[in-house]
Amino acid sequence: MGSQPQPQPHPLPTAFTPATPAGRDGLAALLAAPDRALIALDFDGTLADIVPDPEQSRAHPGAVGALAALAPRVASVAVITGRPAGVAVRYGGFAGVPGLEHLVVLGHYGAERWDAVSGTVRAPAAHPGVRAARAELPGFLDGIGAWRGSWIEEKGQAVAVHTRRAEDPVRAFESLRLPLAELAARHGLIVEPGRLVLELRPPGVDKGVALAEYVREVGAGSVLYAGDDLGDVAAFSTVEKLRTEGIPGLLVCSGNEVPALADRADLVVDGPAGVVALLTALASPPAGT
Ligand SMILES: O=P(O)(O)OC[C@H]1O[C@H](O[C@H]2O[C@H](CO)[C@@H](O)[C@H](O)[C@H]2O)[C@H](O)[C@@H](O)[C@@H]1O
Repeated sequence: MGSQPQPQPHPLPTAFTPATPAGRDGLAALLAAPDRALIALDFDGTLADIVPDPEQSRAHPGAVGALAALAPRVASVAVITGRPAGVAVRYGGFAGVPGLEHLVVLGHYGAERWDAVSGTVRAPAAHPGVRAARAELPGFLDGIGAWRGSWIEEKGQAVAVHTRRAEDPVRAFESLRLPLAELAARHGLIVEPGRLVLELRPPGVDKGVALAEYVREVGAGSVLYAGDDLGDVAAFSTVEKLRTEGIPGLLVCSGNEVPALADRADLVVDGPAGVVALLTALASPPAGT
């Protein structure tokens, strides 16, 4: 009797089996050649639980350890966030961690870059429209009768209006969409919508552009991207495009509060705790390797 090739047992817990063939190909490529894989992750909602006050946001307790265990096994680990890069590094606790000597944080949707090797942030010149919008915003919100509890987050290269603390956060958010789009356009800015936040920021870069450039820089042979919010949709699109160019990818959604992202994911995990569990599983070599 001829011996038939036996299916190999999946080395990860079944909870991490992607729902799509493309996702399974992406995961298989990552596991077959981890040293060619790029692991790219969003911060808020993906590596850090969502909290009402953005200044209180911190990486999930298991995140840094999981990243530090995984990073030496893969080509690169990058955090791609809407936060200023330095803020993500601080709130993440990413600096000076053994194992994360080559971590890169792309902040402000890719406009800024921090790397662990230099320990410094490279940032573009300030966009004059941000200063003008920042100056106008408090009076503007009063003028349009924004919901009580709406508040302004100062982000340096951008300025954001949050509604999570309003009595009806969703209605408060919706009521701001059009007026803030008009204000942003007047100052040459765009509105980046997120989870109960509308950010006014310079155009020209997004997480998809940032990810595509970083994949090229690293020469990655496969990509895992994990996110949770609308700002991550562009990165998902980049991974989908890379697949058509022969670079397998795995799209992971942290939670399913944002259906526009979750519906496109190959794998939906249980929030930052689920992301940490996935990273931990990827960092543990399957038996026999
Ligand atoms: O790209 P990200 O790393 O996901 O950053 C996107 C936004 O994250 C922050 O806001 C979100 O997290 C807050 C803290 O958990 C939460 O209070 C808020 O409702 C979320 O939208 C950050 O404050 C924003 O500036 C970022 O754009």
